[in-house]
Amino acid sequence: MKIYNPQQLSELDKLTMSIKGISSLNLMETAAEKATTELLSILPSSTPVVVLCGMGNNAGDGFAIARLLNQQHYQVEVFWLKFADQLSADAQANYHRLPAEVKVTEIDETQTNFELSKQSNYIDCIFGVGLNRPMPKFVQAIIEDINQKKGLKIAIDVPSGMYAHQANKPNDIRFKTDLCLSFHAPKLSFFCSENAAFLNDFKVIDIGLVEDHNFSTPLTCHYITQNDLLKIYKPRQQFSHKGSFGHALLIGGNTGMHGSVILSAETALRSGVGKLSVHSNAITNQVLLTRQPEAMTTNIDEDLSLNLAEVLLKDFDAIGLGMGLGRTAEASEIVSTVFKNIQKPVLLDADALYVISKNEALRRQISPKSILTPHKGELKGLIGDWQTSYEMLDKVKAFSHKYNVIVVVKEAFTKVVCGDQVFINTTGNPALATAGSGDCLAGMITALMAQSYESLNAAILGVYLHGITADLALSQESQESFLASDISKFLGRAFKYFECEQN
Ligand SMILES: NC(=O)C1=CN([C@@H]2O[C@H](COP(=O)(O)OP(=O)(O)OC[C@H]3O[C@@H](n4cnc5c(N)ncnc54)[C@H](OP(=O)(O)O)[C@@H]3O)[C@@H](O)[C@H]2O)[C@H](O)CC1
Ligand SMILES: [K+]
Repeated sequence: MKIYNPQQLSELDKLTMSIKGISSLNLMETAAEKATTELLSILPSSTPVVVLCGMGNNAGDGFAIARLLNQQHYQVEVFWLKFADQLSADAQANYHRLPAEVKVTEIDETQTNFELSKQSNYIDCIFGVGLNRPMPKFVQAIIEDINQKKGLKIAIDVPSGMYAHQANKPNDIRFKTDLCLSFHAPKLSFFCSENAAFLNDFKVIDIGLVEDHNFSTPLTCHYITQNDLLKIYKPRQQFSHKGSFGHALLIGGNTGMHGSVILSAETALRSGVGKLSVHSNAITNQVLLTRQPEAMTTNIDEDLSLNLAEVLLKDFDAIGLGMGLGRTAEASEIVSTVFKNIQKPVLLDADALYVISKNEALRRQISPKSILTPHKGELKGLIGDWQTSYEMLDKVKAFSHKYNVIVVVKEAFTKVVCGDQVFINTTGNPALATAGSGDCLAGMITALMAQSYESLNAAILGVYLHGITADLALSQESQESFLASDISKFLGRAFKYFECEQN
């Protein structure tokens, strides 16, 4: 699914109106009706509802929603925050359609004395995608006041105070939203960590806008859905054999971090790789083969670098490098040996990322379309620090362009960045914030690369499946008790998501 900026949404609006021959007021009515249908299932009819309206089309939605809720016998009051001289045309039309029973309290910067009833639920229609500068002070004060209240807080399209597609300042006031009903597509800001405290959940409301359009600025943001993945997922063919699913090599698991590459190996095997070799040391080999006899080992020495060049002569279909590799001179040598001997894309995780963050010459040797899977700390080593998620994304895009790599930014709503394109993952939960979780992801993506998934598709599919394992696990585990080793246990059920849809 695509994510649009306000300009692109307005282009879609206009195109929809011209293709379908409907007016903007009709479109607003559809939006309000669809939002109201959702609201009816969320808001108890016994509790009064306060609809906060501004001056633009978001307010137009609000006036229409107030009317529709009133028709459903809700006790509705409108708080009209008059921060401009004139309502937009469609907002005005809907203001005039308000029935007399809906009380309207007018508020502007000169008259902010108003009573909020003790028990109300709140619908925020002050600003939508049109917010383009800091809100007037009196609007901020009212939002701050309501943020302290107990009732349910639902935002229409975008929580007021949150820019849909640009960064907020850390102290900006934003409507503290339990649920945002967002038209057509989620907005990029919903996936930015600095907005997490202001948006608990969102739901996309389809208002029948057309999809395809040559936008004046190209689309760059996507929100990964199961449907998108069905186009990527490759079901197994009847006459396939283990050779059809590639031979992957994982390199890591040095002294003190033996478990990392073992976790990667388990998830790689459970992600369908045909054959798996692990290049590690004797202790790792012993534990690995006890837990996962399907894996093969390539080294018996303590030193991982000694016979590596020779091991790499074998034509592996994919290589995953860095999990528990250590931050020693030997680690640099190993990374350098892989880069010298392998022209295919590789997956770089953990200590391999540390090594390249310290060595520009090595960064320049990374094979095109390699995948980097940094967590925030590792990412800072690669791109430097940032103030906002938007700045971070810009820096990651520049890095991705410069080195021709795909960067998987691991966080809540993991982002897969390939040049200017950003793919946002929405599966997963804080259970995944546990030691070894990243090693598992690295193993999964390496296994998918070995099965001939293109790098970008392997990264997108990998992060999606990784998240689903944790979502599925919550039926049996708590977020606290979930372990990285549980990821491989739930991978079977995660893949079934695709099998069910294929049949
Ligand atoms: N396709 C859709 O998704 C549909 C969306 N609808 C709804 O319409 C809004 C967008 O409406 P819009 O009128 O463009 O914008 P807002 O209502 O968010 O804001 C109104 C205007 O306020 C001005 N503005 C912006 N920031 C400030 C500020 N800090 N202080 C004062 N005024 C401000 C700005 O105008 P300017 O000319 O002054 O810049 C805004 O235009 C969308 O979110 C949906 O809710 C339709 O109902 C259906 C289709
Ligand atoms: K809003």
